[in-house]
Amino acid sequence: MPSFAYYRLPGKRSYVRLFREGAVGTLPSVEEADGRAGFLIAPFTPNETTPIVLLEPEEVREGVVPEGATFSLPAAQRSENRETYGQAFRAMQQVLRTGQCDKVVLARTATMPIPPLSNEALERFFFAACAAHPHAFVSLFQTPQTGCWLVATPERLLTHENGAWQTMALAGTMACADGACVPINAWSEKNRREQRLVAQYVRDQLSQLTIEPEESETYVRKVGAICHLETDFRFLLPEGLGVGAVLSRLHPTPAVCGVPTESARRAILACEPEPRRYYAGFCGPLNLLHETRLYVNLRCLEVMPSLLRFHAGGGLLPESNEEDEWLETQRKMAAPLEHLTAPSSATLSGEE
Ligand SMILES: C=C(O[C@@H]1C=C(C(=O)O)C=C[C@H]1O)C(=O)O
Repeated sequence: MPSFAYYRLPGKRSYVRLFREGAVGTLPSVEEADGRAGFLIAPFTPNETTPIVLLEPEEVREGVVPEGATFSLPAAQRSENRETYGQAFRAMQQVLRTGQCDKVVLARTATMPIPPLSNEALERFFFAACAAHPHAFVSLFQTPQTGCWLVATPERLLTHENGAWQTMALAGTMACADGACVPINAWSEKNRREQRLVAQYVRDQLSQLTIEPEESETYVRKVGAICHLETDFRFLLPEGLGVGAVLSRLHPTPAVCGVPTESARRAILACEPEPRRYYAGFCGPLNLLHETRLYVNLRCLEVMPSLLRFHAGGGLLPESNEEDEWLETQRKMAAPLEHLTAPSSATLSGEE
């Protein structure tokens, strides 16, 4: 099976398509990414069935996303199990209430039937997702190890831009009333705490690497029909430190895993009914076309031969409410297909 990856960086009109006929290599750990070049795809937790994959392209094509690209899927219901989510939620509540974790991110899946999609249809799907999410990192990749995924994510894990490295703490979620951005003073203490835990984790991890980042104010970021809280970090890499060391410190942040990391990871593996696979991992170009831009695999779906499998989650604290969290995962799941079938009215200068 040939492998390919399309990607479009946030705010850009141009995209890149990578292609490889031959076998695709895997990496034993993200530290091994140092000095390598290709499209990197890392799972939430590497294992034999979901390895870290590096697509080293035999062919690279650059192009421009067609203006007003659209893509239609036949109308179908998402199939999801509220009861299974409830059980997992209650198990996570125990983990939080017994003090094993301060925060844990609970995710779930849903499926939707689709007709088989040709490679040409997949390309149109990717173009339409780019048009619908102008401020997201959009990618569609397929390799024998990962299967096929579409991602339209707002969350940077590690990028090199304008002469510095950047990461972010993105967490806390509110629905936008009437499509408007939720003002910063309207955010609950619970949402703020969820996001502060991520920001503190980023500071701590960078500090262990002797990195003292420049930090932005925490602000509200509108991402489609929902808003998040975001703090941005900028830094230079100390002499002799590789990208792999930073990646292995940052991933998985408490935006997708929890605090403390290892207890949260164990709770996720024990309580979530479906494996996350590449959801909540990360992907993007590594030293490709002079760029390293790695993003967290969120607002994503697996494209399977006759169905789409959606993945979404949300951060839980001891006081979280089950129904609110369920609705949050529904909103996040709707995100990748949002605006997909009509020309996007969003502009590159405005919010998404
Ligand atoms: C886990 C997801 O999103 C992450 C979790 C958030 C939250 O808990 O509020 C917000 C943004 C993301 O960092 C997801 O989209 O599935």
